[in-house]
Amino acid sequence: MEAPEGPGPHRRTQRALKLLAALGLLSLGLCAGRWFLLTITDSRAENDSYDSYDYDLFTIGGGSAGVRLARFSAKYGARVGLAELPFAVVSDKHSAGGLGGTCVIRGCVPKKLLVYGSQLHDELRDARGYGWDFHGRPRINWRRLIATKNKEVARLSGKYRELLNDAKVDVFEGYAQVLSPHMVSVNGKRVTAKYICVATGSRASVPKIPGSTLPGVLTSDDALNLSHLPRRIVIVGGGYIAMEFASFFYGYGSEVHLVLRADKPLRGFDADVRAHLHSALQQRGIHLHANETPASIERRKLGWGELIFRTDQGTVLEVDNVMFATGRRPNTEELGLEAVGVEVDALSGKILVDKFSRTTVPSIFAIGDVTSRRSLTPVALMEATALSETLFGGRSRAPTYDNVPSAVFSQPPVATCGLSEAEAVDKHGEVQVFMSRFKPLKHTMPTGRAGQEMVLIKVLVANRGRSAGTVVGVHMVGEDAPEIVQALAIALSAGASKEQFDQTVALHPTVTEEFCTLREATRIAKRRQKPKF
Ligand SMILES: Cc1cc2nc3c(=O)[nH]c(=O)nc-3n(C[C@H](O)[C@H](O)[C@H](O)COP(=O)(O)OP(=O)(O)OC[C@H]3O[C@@H](n4cnc5c(N)ncnc54)[C@H](O)[C@@H]3O)c2cc1C
Ligand SMILES: NC(=O)c1ccc[n+]([C@@H]2O[C@H](COP(=O)([O-])OP(=O)(O)OC[C@H]3O[C@@H](n4cnc5c(N)ncnc54)[C@H](O)[C@@H]3O)[C@@H](O)[C@H]2O)c1
Repeated sequence: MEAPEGPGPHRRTQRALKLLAALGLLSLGLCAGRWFLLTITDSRAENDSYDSYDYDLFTIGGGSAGVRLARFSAKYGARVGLAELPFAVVSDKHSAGGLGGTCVIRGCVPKKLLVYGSQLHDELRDARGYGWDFHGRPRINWRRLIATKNKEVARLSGKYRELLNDAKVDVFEGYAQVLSPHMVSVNGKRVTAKYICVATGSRASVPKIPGSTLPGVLTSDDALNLSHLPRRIVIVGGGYIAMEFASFFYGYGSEVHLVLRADKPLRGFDADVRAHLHSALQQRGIHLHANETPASIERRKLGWGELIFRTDQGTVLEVDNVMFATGRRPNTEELGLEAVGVEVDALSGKILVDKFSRTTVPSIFAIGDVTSRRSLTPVALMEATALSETLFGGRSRAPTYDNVPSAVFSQPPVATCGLSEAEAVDKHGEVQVFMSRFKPLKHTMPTGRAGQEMVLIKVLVANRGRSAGTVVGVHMVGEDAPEIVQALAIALSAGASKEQFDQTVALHPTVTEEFCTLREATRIAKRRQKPKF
């Protein structure tokens, strides 16, 4: 695809020519009367003057993707407007959002704060194993925790407003819709722009089963803002959010039941990682109900506010809350996209884009969770940076998705970069698998980490063709895995070989040194021959 046109060195000449053309059109329009004039205004052509629009760029959504795009485009000299809903901790499709978006207000940041807090309980137990004495049971003041966390996300959201103000981005507060390829409305006010970018993110999706709208049934938004710590909770789902929320609720002292429809959590992750996490969570004390699907929820008629949760397989659980972590739907409904010709995937509702994030309407772009790429904050930021450069930086750049690291902040946490064993075998035909399961030095003392103390590390090396010897995947389950794998992602991005891993001098005693000391392959994994008939 041709990179979208942006203001370049010939902008002044182009402007003069375009101004002349616009004047010609205008006088023609005056002669032809009001109807013709209106037609011209509504169908402004792609190559119209920048100055004939209110903005060079208008971004719908002020989350990770929208704020980054707006700020970076403004730095290139573009005139930028951005629409975002008013701030609230729990979002509402039409009336509540907040600058910073999901990651800052009801995703990565508050989740990680609650993860940190729940880990302290384990650390207090570890302390006893190291000789510390203290009396009484530690108790969590949940209300204080949530109030402090809410104060922090409100502060952060305010910082995002400051960043946009400093960049001279005009912020419109309200629900935006697309009216035409160059026009949006925010709360009824019409604004025109050379380019429009949809960065409206996604929201939790809950399966429609009997009882799924009862009070006490939660999404991740609600779970981050509960007034009481649930005594017993069912979490439905086997993905990132289910693992993370199950882990921190358990850490704070809830009885946790995880209901997942697969046999292991984290579909799409490396099989050894999935198996290791499954047994670690079980050993820790989380009740895993694998191969089960939610059937219904009802409120107990007698008794104190309990919910009765049933699965299709016959499990019945009495709990205070049921949380659905069953995936997310993009915020694309009611935006007016189809009416202007923006194609949306019929099944998932995600906006279809090309490699430059351009939709089926040339002046409209989409980035972040609203598209069908990976739903991670650093990916949304990468897409925004690339688009600002393409539109206004004079260089077309497509985001690249190789070696995107990701982590699940469960307890123990999981982190991964590159290919799983199945993907590596599929791509490279044959891989060397280096794997180690071990108890780190810290837990050779009698700490209280049932199920969390064993670490899994796995390194996959291509064994055939031009990539032979290159590390194509690293995986880890264990304390600090996300911090460790972030650093290893640099090596993978640089195309490091196993030999370079081996030649790196270890840092002792650490857990990470194991990545440099794996000498013997655990096995060679090969693509299965297709059966001959
Ligand atoms: C519980 C949870 C934990 C997560 N943890 C992590 C993590 O640890 N690491 C990680 O990388 N990713 C994590 N994610 C994913 C990450 O939050 C998203 O990938 C990221 O926020 C996507 O950014 P975005 O800008 O595309 O969308 P969003 O951040 O959702 O921003 C979209 C914005 O658009 C606004 N909006 C929507 N419609 C309109 C409209 N019509 N008019 C005006 N404004 C509108 C919304 O209010 C919202 O603020 C997590 C997500 C969740 C739900
Ligand atoms: N640490 C992180 O980086 C992080 C954390 C949280 C979320 N995220 C992002 O947010 C996205 C959304 O997270 P998520 O955990 O909601 O989604 P997910 O896609 O990771 O997991 C959804 C889970 O719900 C299950 N499911 C779906 N429909 C179901 C149904 N009807 N009944 C039973 N189970 C059902 C799926 O099998 C899957 O296990 C993630 O894909 C990820 O990209 C990232």
